[in-house]
Amino acid sequence: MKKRYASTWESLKEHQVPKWYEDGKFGIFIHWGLYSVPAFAPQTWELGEVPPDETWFSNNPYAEWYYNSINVGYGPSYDYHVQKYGKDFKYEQFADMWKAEKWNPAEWARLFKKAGAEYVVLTTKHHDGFCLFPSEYTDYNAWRRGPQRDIVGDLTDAVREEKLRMGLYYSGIVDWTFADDPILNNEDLFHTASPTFAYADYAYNQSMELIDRYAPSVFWNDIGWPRQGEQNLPYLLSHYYNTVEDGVVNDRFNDLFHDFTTKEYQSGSANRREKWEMCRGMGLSFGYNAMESDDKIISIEDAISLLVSTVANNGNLLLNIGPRADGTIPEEQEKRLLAIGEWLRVNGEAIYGSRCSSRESIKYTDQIQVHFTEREGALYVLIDAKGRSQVAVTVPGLRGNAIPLDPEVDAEITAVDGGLCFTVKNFGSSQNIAVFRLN
Ligand SMILES: C[C@@H]1N[C@H](CNC(=O)[C@H](c2ccccc2)C2CCCC2)[C@@H](O)[C@H](O)[C@@H]1O
Repeated sequence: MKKRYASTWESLKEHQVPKWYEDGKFGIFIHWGLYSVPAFAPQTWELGEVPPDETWFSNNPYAEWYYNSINVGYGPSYDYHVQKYGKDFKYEQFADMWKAEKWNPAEWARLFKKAGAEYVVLTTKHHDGFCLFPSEYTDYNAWRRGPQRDIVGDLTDAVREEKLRMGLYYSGIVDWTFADDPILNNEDLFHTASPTFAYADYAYNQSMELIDRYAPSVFWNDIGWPRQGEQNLPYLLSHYYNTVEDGVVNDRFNDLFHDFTTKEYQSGSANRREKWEMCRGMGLSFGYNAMESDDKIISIEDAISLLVSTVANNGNLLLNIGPRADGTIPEEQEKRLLAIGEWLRVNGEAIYGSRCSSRESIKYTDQIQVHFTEREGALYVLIDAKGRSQVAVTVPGLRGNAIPLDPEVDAEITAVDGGLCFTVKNFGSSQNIAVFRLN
Protein backbone atom coordinates (compact mmCIF):
# COMPACT_ATOMS: atom_id res chain seq x y z
CA MET A 1 0.00 0.00 0.00
CA LYS A 2 1.58 3.24 -1.17
CA LYS A 3 2.12 5.65 1.71
CA ARG A 4 1.14 9.22 1.08
CA TYR A 5 3.38 11.93 2.51
CA ALA A 6 1.89 15.18 3.70
CA SER A 7 3.88 18.33 2.94
CA THR A 8 5.16 18.63 6.49
CA TRP A 9 8.57 17.89 8.01
CA GLU A 10 6.87 15.48 10.46
CA SER A 11 5.45 13.42 7.64
CA LEU A 12 8.73 13.42 5.72
CA LYS A 13 10.62 12.22 8.79
CA GLU A 14 8.71 8.93 8.53
CA HIS A 15 10.54 8.14 5.28
CA GLN A 16 12.91 5.17 5.64
CA VAL A 17 16.07 4.61 3.60
CA PRO A 18 14.93 2.00 1.03
CA LYS A 19 16.52 -1.43 0.84
CA TRP A 20 17.89 -0.88 -2.71
CA TYR A 21 20.01 2.06 -1.46
CA GLU A 22 21.21 0.20 1.66
CA ASP A 23 22.09 -2.83 -0.51
CA GLY A 24 23.43 -0.99 -3.56
CA LYS A 25 26.73 0.23 -2.07
CA PHE A 26 28.29 1.50 -5.33
CA GLY A 27 27.13 4.24 -7.67
CA ILE A 28 28.58 6.13 -10.64
CA PHE A 29 28.51 9.94 -10.48
CA ILE A 30 28.65 11.75 -13.85
CA HIS A 31 29.62 15.40 -14.33
CA TRP A 32 29.09 16.28 -17.97
CA GLY A 33 28.27 19.66 -19.50
CA LEU A 34 29.63 22.81 -21.13
CA TYR A 35 32.69 22.73 -18.84
CA SER A 36 33.63 19.42 -20.55
CA VAL A 37 34.55 21.46 -23.66
CA PRO A 38 37.45 23.47 -22.16
CA ALA A 39 38.09 20.55 -19.74
CA PHE A 40 40.70 22.51 -17.82
CA ALA A 41 41.60 23.09 -14.18
CA PRO A 42 44.88 23.33 -12.30
CA GLN A 43 45.72 20.19 -10.32
CA THR A 44 46.04 21.66 -6.87
CA TRP A 45 44.36 20.00 -3.84
CA GLU A 46 41.60 17.63 -2.77
CA LEU A 47 38.54 19.40 -1.36
CA GLY A 48 39.13 19.74 2.37
CA GLU A 49 42.93 19.72 2.16
CA VAL A 50 43.00 23.53 2.27
CA PRO A 51 40.34 25.96 3.56
CA PRO A 52 37.64 26.94 1.01
CA ASP A 53 39.01 30.49 0.68
CA GLU A 54 40.32 32.73 -2.09
CA THR A 55 43.34 30.51 -2.72
CA TRP A 56 41.04 27.52 -3.27
CA PHE A 57 38.53 29.38 -5.45
CA SER A 58 41.16 31.07 -7.65
CA ASN A 59 43.08 27.80 -8.14
CA ASN A 60 40.03 25.51 -8.21
CA PRO A 61 40.87 21.92 -9.24
CA TYR A 62 37.21 21.34 -10.14
CA ALA A 63 37.08 21.63 -13.96
CA GLU A 64 33.28 22.00 -13.70
CA TRP A 65 33.95 25.35 -11.94
CA TYR A 66 35.53 26.75 -15.12
CA TYR A 67 32.99 29.61 -15.38
CA ASN A 68 33.78 30.89 -11.90
CA SER A 69 37.50 30.24 -12.34
CA ILE A 70 37.60 32.60 -15.34
CA ASN A 71 35.06 34.96 -13.76
CA VAL A 72 37.40 35.74 -10.86
CA GLY A 73 39.60 37.36 -13.51
CA TYR A 74 42.95 35.89 -12.54
CA GLY A 75 44.65 32.52 -11.86
CA PRO A 76 45.61 29.49 -13.98
CA SER A 77 42.17 28.92 -15.54
CA TYR A 78 41.77 32.59 -16.43
CA ASP A 79 45.21 32.59 -18.05
CA TYR A 80 44.41 29.37 -19.89
CA HIS A 81 41.10 30.78 -21.15
CA VAL A 82 42.64 34.02 -22.44
CA GLN A 83 45.43 32.14 -24.14
CA LYS A 84 43.27 29.42 -25.70
CA TYR A 85 39.96 31.19 -26.43
CA GLY A 86 40.74 34.89 -26.00
CA LYS A 87 39.64 37.42 -23.41
CA ASP A 88 36.29 38.16 -25.08
CA PHE A 89 35.22 34.54 -25.50
CA LYS A 90 32.08 34.03 -23.41
CA TYR A 91 31.51 30.79 -21.50
CA GLU A 92 28.02 30.59 -23.10
CA GLN A 93 29.71 30.06 -26.50
CA PHE A 94 30.66 26.59 -25.32
CA ALA A 95 26.93 25.79 -25.64
CA ASP A 96 27.35 25.62 -29.42
CA MET A 97 30.66 23.76 -29.27
CA TRP A 98 29.40 20.86 -27.12
CA LYS A 99 28.16 18.27 -29.66
CA ALA A 100 28.38 14.90 -27.87
CA GLU A 101 28.85 13.58 -31.40
CA LYS A 102 30.25 10.22 -30.25
CA TRP A 103 27.81 9.65 -27.40
CA ASN A 104 26.16 6.27 -27.09
CA PRO A 105 24.17 6.14 -23.82
CA ALA A 106 23.64 2.36 -24.10
CA GLU A 107 27.42 1.87 -24.19
CA TRP A 108 27.79 3.97 -21.02
CA ALA A 109 25.05 1.99 -19.27
CA ARG A 110 26.70 -1.33 -20.22
CA LEU A 111 30.00 -0.10 -18.81
CA PHE A 112 28.34 0.96 -15.52
CA LYS A 113 26.74 -2.48 -15.30
CA LYS A 114 30.11 -4.16 -15.89
CA ALA A 115 31.59 -1.89 -13.22
CA GLY A 116 29.22 -3.45 -10.69
CA ALA A 117 27.41 -0.19 -10.02
CA GLU A 118 23.82 -0.35 -8.73
CA TYR A 119 22.94 3.29 -9.42
CA VAL A 120 23.98 6.29 -11.49
CA VAL A 121 23.72 10.03 -10.68
CA LEU A 122 23.95 12.49 -13.60
CA THR A 123 24.22 16.30 -13.44
CA THR A 124 21.02 17.81 -14.83
CA LYS A 125 22.06 21.43 -14.12
CA HIS A 126 25.42 22.25 -12.54
CA HIS A 127 26.41 25.65 -11.11
CA ASP A 128 26.76 27.11 -14.64
CA GLY A 129 22.99 26.85 -15.10
CA PHE A 130 23.12 24.89 -18.35
CA CYS A 131 20.44 22.18 -18.33
CA LEU A 132 20.95 18.72 -19.79
CA PHE A 133 17.18 18.29 -20.23
CA PRO A 134 14.47 20.19 -22.18
CA SER A 135 13.41 22.48 -19.32
CA GLU A 136 10.38 24.70 -19.94
CA TYR A 137 12.01 27.35 -17.75
CA THR A 138 15.11 28.12 -19.79
CA ASP A 139 16.32 27.68 -23.37
CA TYR A 140 19.89 27.38 -22.06
CA ASN A 141 19.65 23.61 -22.40
CA ALA A 142 20.97 20.64 -24.34
CA TRP A 143 17.68 20.18 -26.24
CA ARG A 144 17.94 23.62 -27.82
CA ARG A 145 21.71 23.99 -27.95
CA GLY A 146 24.82 21.89 -28.59
CA PRO A 147 23.90 18.19 -28.48
CA GLN A 148 20.21 19.02 -29.16
CA ARG A 149 19.20 15.92 -27.22
CA ASP A 150 17.45 15.13 -23.96
CA ILE A 151 20.69 13.92 -22.37
CA VAL A 152 18.96 13.20 -19.06
CA GLY A 153 16.13 11.25 -20.68
CA ASP A 154 18.35 9.26 -23.04
CA LEU A 155 20.73 8.20 -20.26
CA THR A 156 17.86 7.45 -17.87
CA ASP A 157 16.33 5.07 -20.43
CA ALA A 158 19.67 3.35 -21.13
CA VAL A 159 20.50 2.98 -17.42
CA ARG A 160 17.09 1.52 -16.63
CA GLU A 161 17.49 -0.84 -19.59
CA GLU A 162 20.47 -2.30 -17.66
CA LYS A 163 18.31 -2.59 -14.51
CA LEU A 164 20.31 0.07 -12.69
CA ARG A 165 18.74 2.90 -10.66
CA MET A 166 18.90 6.41 -12.16
CA GLY A 167 19.61 9.41 -9.94
CA LEU A 168 19.67 13.10 -10.79
CA TYR A 169 21.98 15.86 -9.51
CA TYR A 170 20.68 19.43 -9.30
CA SER A 171 22.62 22.53 -8.26
CA GLY A 172 19.97 24.05 -5.99
CA ILE A 173 21.56 27.13 -4.46
CA VAL A 174 24.27 28.08 -7.01
CA ASP A 175 23.24 29.13 -10.54
CA TRP A 176 25.53 31.57 -12.33
CA THR A 177 22.84 32.51 -14.87
CA PHE A 178 20.95 34.18 -11.99
CA ALA A 179 23.79 35.56 -9.88
CA ASP A 180 27.34 35.42 -11.11
CA ASP A 181 29.41 37.50 -8.72
CA PRO A 182 32.74 35.67 -8.55
CA ILE A 183 32.77 33.15 -5.69
CA LEU A 184 35.96 33.54 -3.67
CA ASN A 185 34.97 32.02 -0.32
CA ASN A 186 32.34 29.92 1.44
CA GLU A 187 30.24 32.92 2.47
CA ASP A 188 29.86 33.84 -1.23
CA LEU A 189 29.04 30.24 -2.00
CA PHE A 190 26.06 30.11 0.35
CA HIS A 191 24.83 33.69 -0.18
CA THR A 192 25.73 35.31 -3.52
CA ALA A 193 24.34 32.47 -5.46
CA SER A 194 20.59 32.86 -5.08
CA PRO A 195 19.47 36.29 -3.87
CA THR A 196 15.95 36.30 -5.25
CA PHE A 197 12.54 34.68 -4.74
CA ALA A 198 12.43 34.41 -8.53
CA TYR A 199 15.39 32.06 -8.48
CA ALA A 200 13.94 30.08 -5.58
CA ASP A 201 10.79 29.51 -7.66
CA TYR A 202 12.92 28.60 -10.67
CA ALA A 203 14.79 25.95 -8.67
CA TYR A 204 11.49 24.60 -7.28
CA ASN A 205 9.86 24.47 -10.72
CA GLN A 206 12.84 22.76 -12.36
CA SER A 207 13.05 20.22 -9.54
CA MET A 208 9.35 19.46 -10.07
CA GLU A 209 10.05 19.05 -13.80
CA LEU A 210 12.81 16.55 -13.06
CA ILE A 211 10.66 14.57 -10.63
CA ASP A 212 7.64 14.46 -12.96
CA ARG A 213 9.57 13.71 -16.16
CA TYR A 214 12.12 11.19 -14.90
CA ALA A 215 11.00 9.92 -11.44
CA PRO A 216 14.65 9.63 -10.31
CA SER A 217 15.58 7.12 -7.60
CA VAL A 218 18.02 9.67 -6.12
CA PHE A 219 17.45 13.42 -5.90
CA TRP A 220 20.99 14.69 -5.29
CA ASN A 221 20.84 18.39 -4.51
CA ASP A 222 24.17 20.19 -4.25
CA ILE A 223 25.59 22.76 -1.83
CA GLY A 224 22.24 24.00 -0.52
CA TRP A 225 18.68 25.15 -1.24
CA PRO A 226 17.72 28.81 -1.85
CA ARG A 227 16.92 30.35 1.53
CA GLN A 228 13.92 32.15 0.00
CA GLY A 229 12.56 28.74 -0.99
CA GLU A 230 13.09 26.79 2.22
CA GLN A 231 9.37 26.84 3.05
CA ASN A 232 8.66 25.16 -0.30
CA LEU A 233 10.84 22.16 0.53
CA PRO A 234 8.17 20.09 2.35
CA TYR A 235 5.98 20.44 -0.77
CA LEU A 236 8.81 19.46 -3.08
CA LEU A 237 10.06 16.53 -1.01
CA SER A 238 6.60 15.11 -0.23
CA HIS A 239 5.79 15.34 -3.95
CA TYR A 240 9.07 13.53 -4.61
CA TYR A 241 8.31 10.66 -2.20
CA ASN A 242 4.68 10.45 -3.39
CA THR A 243 6.03 10.12 -6.94
CA VAL A 244 9.06 7.92 -6.16
CA GLU A 245 8.27 6.02 -2.95
CA ASP A 246 11.69 4.35 -2.75
CA GLY A 247 13.55 7.52 -3.69
CA VAL A 248 16.32 9.02 -1.56
CA VAL A 249 17.63 12.55 -1.02
CA ASN A 250 21.00 13.69 0.34
CA ASP A 251 21.84 16.17 3.13
CA ARG A 252 22.47 19.30 1.09
CA PHE A 253 19.14 21.03 1.71
CA ASN A 254 20.55 23.48 4.28
CA ASP A 255 20.70 20.65 6.82
CA LEU A 256 16.91 20.64 7.00
CA PHE A 257 16.34 17.03 6.01
CA HIS A 258 18.05 13.97 4.50
CA ASP A 259 17.92 10.22 3.91
CA PHE A 260 21.73 10.02 3.82
CA THR A 261 24.59 12.34 4.70
CA THR A 262 27.43 13.11 2.29
CA LYS A 263 31.19 13.31 2.28
CA GLU A 264 33.16 14.77 -0.60
CA TYR A 265 36.89 14.01 -0.64
CA GLN A 266 38.03 15.12 2.82
CA SER A 267 35.00 17.34 3.42
CA GLY A 268 31.82 16.40 5.23
CA SER A 269 31.17 14.01 8.08
CA ALA A 270 30.09 10.39 8.41
CA ASN A 271 29.16 8.23 11.34
CA ARG A 272 28.52 4.55 10.93
CA ARG A 273 25.19 4.65 12.81
CA GLU A 274 23.44 6.35 9.92
CA LYS A 275 23.52 5.91 6.18
CA TRP A 276 26.03 8.10 4.34
CA GLU A 277 27.62 8.41 0.91
CA MET A 278 31.20 9.24 -0.11
CA CYS A 279 31.66 11.02 -3.44
CA ARG A 280 34.84 11.99 -5.27
CA GLY A 281 36.28 12.29 -8.74
CA MET A 282 38.90 9.85 -9.95
CA GLY A 283 41.38 12.73 -9.85
CA LEU A 284 40.93 16.11 -8.18
CA SER A 285 38.01 17.13 -10.42
CA PHE A 286 34.47 15.99 -11.19
CA GLY A 287 34.31 17.49 -14.68
CA TYR A 288 36.74 16.07 -17.23
CA ASN A 289 40.18 17.69 -16.89
CA ALA A 290 42.27 16.88 -19.96
CA MET A 291 45.40 17.41 -17.84
CA GLU A 292 44.51 14.51 -15.50
CA SER A 293 46.46 11.62 -17.02
CA ASP A 294 46.48 8.01 -15.80
CA ASP A 295 49.27 8.64 -13.24
CA LYS A 296 47.36 11.58 -11.77
CA ILE A 297 44.16 9.77 -10.80
CA ILE A 298 43.25 7.29 -8.05
CA SER A 299 44.86 3.87 -8.43
CA ILE A 300 42.73 0.73 -8.85
CA GLU A 301 43.82 -0.53 -5.41
CA ASP A 302 42.98 2.79 -3.76
CA ALA A 303 39.57 2.89 -5.44
CA ILE A 304 38.68 -0.61 -4.21
CA SER A 305 40.15 0.17 -0.79
CA LEU A 306 37.91 3.25 -0.62
CA LEU A 307 34.85 1.19 -1.59
CA VAL A 308 35.65 -1.42 1.10
CA SER A 309 36.33 1.07 3.91
CA THR A 310 33.23 3.09 2.98
CA VAL A 311 30.89 0.08 2.86
CA ALA A 312 32.33 -1.38 6.09
CA ASN A 313 31.40 1.89 7.80
CA ASN A 314 27.79 2.02 6.58
CA GLY A 315 28.44 4.18 3.50
CA ASN A 316 27.95 3.97 -0.24
CA LEU A 317 30.66 5.04 -2.69
CA LEU A 318 29.51 7.38 -5.47
CA LEU A 319 32.59 7.39 -7.74
CA ASN A 320 32.58 10.07 -10.43
CA ILE A 321 33.50 9.92 -14.11
CA GLY A 322 34.07 13.03 -16.19
CA PRO A 323 33.30 12.17 -19.84
CA ARG A 324 34.81 14.13 -22.74
CA ALA A 325 32.61 16.66 -24.60
CA ASP A 326 32.29 14.21 -27.52
CA GLY A 327 30.64 11.58 -25.29
CA THR A 328 33.59 9.21 -24.92
CA ILE A 329 34.83 8.12 -21.49
CA PRO A 330 38.61 8.54 -21.04
CA GLU A 331 40.34 5.14 -21.12
CA GLU A 332 42.01 5.60 -17.73
CA GLN A 333 38.59 6.12 -16.12
CA GLU A 334 37.05 3.14 -17.93
CA LYS A 335 39.99 0.97 -16.81
CA ARG A 336 39.24 1.69 -13.15
CA LEU A 337 35.52 1.00 -13.51
CA LEU A 338 36.21 -2.36 -15.15
CA ALA A 339 38.76 -3.32 -12.46
CA ILE A 340 36.28 -2.48 -9.69
CA GLY A 341 33.69 -4.59 -11.50
CA GLU A 342 36.17 -7.47 -11.72
CA TRP A 343 36.91 -7.30 -8.00
CA LEU A 344 33.20 -7.15 -7.17
CA ARG A 345 32.48 -10.14 -9.40
CA VAL A 346 34.75 -12.21 -7.15
CA ASN A 347 34.24 -10.51 -3.76
CA GLY A 348 30.83 -8.85 -4.12
CA GLU A 349 29.02 -11.19 -1.69
CA ALA A 350 30.80 -9.34 1.14
CA ILE A 351 29.63 -6.00 -0.25
CA TYR A 352 26.19 -6.05 -1.92
CA GLY A 353 23.34 -6.46 0.54
CA SER A 354 25.80 -6.47 3.46
CA ARG A 355 25.34 -4.38 6.56
CA CYS A 356 27.77 -2.59 8.76
CA SER A 357 29.20 -4.96 11.39
CA SER A 358 29.28 -4.07 15.08
CA ARG A 359 33.00 -4.77 14.74
CA GLU A 360 34.82 -1.55 13.95
CA SER A 361 37.54 -1.49 11.29
CA ILE A 362 41.07 -2.12 12.61
CA LYS A 363 44.04 -0.10 11.34
CA TYR A 364 47.30 -1.98 11.95
CA THR A 365 49.52 0.31 9.88
CA ASP A 366 48.96 2.80 7.07
CA GLN A 367 49.20 -0.14 4.71
CA ILE A 368 47.29 -2.78 6.63
CA GLN A 369 43.65 -2.45 7.66
CA VAL A 370 40.95 -4.99 8.36
CA HIS A 371 37.28 -4.24 7.75
CA PHE A 372 34.14 -6.24 8.57
CA THR A 373 30.73 -6.64 7.01
CA GLU A 374 27.84 -8.94 7.85
CA ARG A 375 25.35 -10.60 5.56
CA GLU A 376 22.83 -13.39 6.09
CA GLY A 377 24.41 -14.51 9.33
CA ALA A 378 27.95 -14.63 7.97
CA LEU A 379 30.78 -12.32 9.05
CA TYR A 380 33.16 -11.16 6.33
CA VAL A 381 36.74 -10.17 7.07
CA LEU A 382 38.21 -7.84 4.42
CA ILE A 383 42.00 -7.56 4.71
CA ASP A 384 43.33 -4.49 2.92
CA ALA A 385 47.11 -4.75 2.49
CA LYS A 386 47.63 -2.20 -0.25
CA GLY A 387 51.14 -2.11 -1.59
CA ARG A 388 52.19 -5.37 0.11
CA SER A 389 52.41 -8.74 -1.61
CA GLN A 390 52.12 -10.74 1.63
CA VAL A 391 50.69 -10.02 5.06
CA ALA A 392 50.02 -11.71 8.42
CA VAL A 393 47.49 -10.16 10.75
CA THR A 394 45.88 -11.46 13.91
CA VAL A 395 42.28 -10.43 14.35
CA PRO A 396 41.17 -10.67 18.01
CA GLY A 397 37.89 -12.21 19.09
CA LEU A 398 37.35 -14.36 16.01
CA ARG A 399 36.97 -18.11 15.82
CA GLY A 400 35.76 -20.70 13.31
CA ASN A 401 37.03 -21.39 9.83
CA ALA A 402 37.53 -18.64 7.27
CA ILE A 403 37.22 -19.24 3.55
CA PRO A 404 38.67 -16.79 1.00
CA LEU A 405 36.05 -15.68 -1.55
CA ASP A 406 38.71 -15.53 -4.27
CA PRO A 407 39.96 -19.08 -4.96
CA GLU A 408 43.23 -17.54 -6.18
CA VAL A 409 43.94 -16.12 -2.71
CA ASP A 410 46.54 -18.30 -0.98
CA ALA A 411 46.13 -17.90 2.76
CA GLU A 412 46.59 -19.80 6.01
CA ILE A 413 44.35 -19.15 8.97
CA THR A 414 45.38 -20.33 12.45
CA ALA A 415 43.70 -19.88 15.81
CA VAL A 416 45.93 -17.93 18.21
CA ASP A 417 45.04 -16.85 21.76
CA GLY A 418 41.39 -15.92 21.23
CA GLY A 419 41.76 -14.69 17.68
CA LEU A 420 42.51 -15.81 14.16
CA CYS A 421 45.83 -15.15 12.44
CA PHE A 422 45.46 -14.63 8.68
CA THR A 423 48.66 -15.19 6.69
CA VAL A 424 48.08 -14.20 3.09
CA LYS A 425 50.86 -15.34 0.77
CA ASN A 426 49.14 -14.43 -2.49
CA PHE A 427 46.26 -12.03 -3.14
CA GLY A 428 45.42 -13.56 -6.50
CA SER A 429 43.48 -11.13 -8.68
CA SER A 430 42.01 -9.32 -5.70
CA GLN A 431 44.19 -6.24 -5.91
CA ASN A 432 45.68 -6.73 -2.42
CA ILE A 433 42.33 -6.81 -0.73
CA ALA A 434 41.55 -10.37 0.33
CA VAL A 435 38.05 -11.19 1.61
CA PHE A 436 37.20 -14.13 3.88
CA ARG A 437 33.83 -15.51 4.95
CA LEU A 438 33.61 -16.71 8.51
CA ASN A 439 30.89 -19.25 9.16
C1 LIG B 1 29.93 16.92 -6.27
C2 LIG B 1 30.64 18.26 -6.11
N1 LIG B 1 29.94 19.06 -5.17
C3 LIG B 1 30.54 20.38 -5.01
C4 LIG B 1 29.87 21.17 -3.90
N2 LIG B 1 30.54 20.83 -2.66
C5 LIG B 1 30.07 21.21 -1.48
O1 LIG B 1 29.00 21.74 -1.31
C6 LIG B 1 30.99 20.99 -0.31
C7 LIG B 1 30.45 20.00 0.61
C8 LIG B 1 31.24 18.91 0.87
C9 LIG B 1 30.79 17.93 1.74
C10 LIG B 1 29.54 18.04 2.34
C11 LIG B 1 28.74 19.15 2.04
C12 LIG B 1 29.19 20.15 1.16
C13 LIG B 1 31.21 22.31 0.41
C14 LIG B 1 31.84 23.31 -0.55
C15 LIG B 1 32.91 24.01 0.20
C16 LIG B 1 33.07 23.33 1.54
C17 LIG B 1 32.23 22.10 1.53
C18 LIG B 1 30.46 21.12 -6.35
O2 LIG B 1 30.93 22.45 -6.18
C19 LIG B 1 31.32 20.36 -7.30
O3 LIG B 1 31.40 21.02 -8.54
C20 LIG B 1 30.76 18.94 -7.48
O4 LIG B 1 29.50 19.03 -8.12
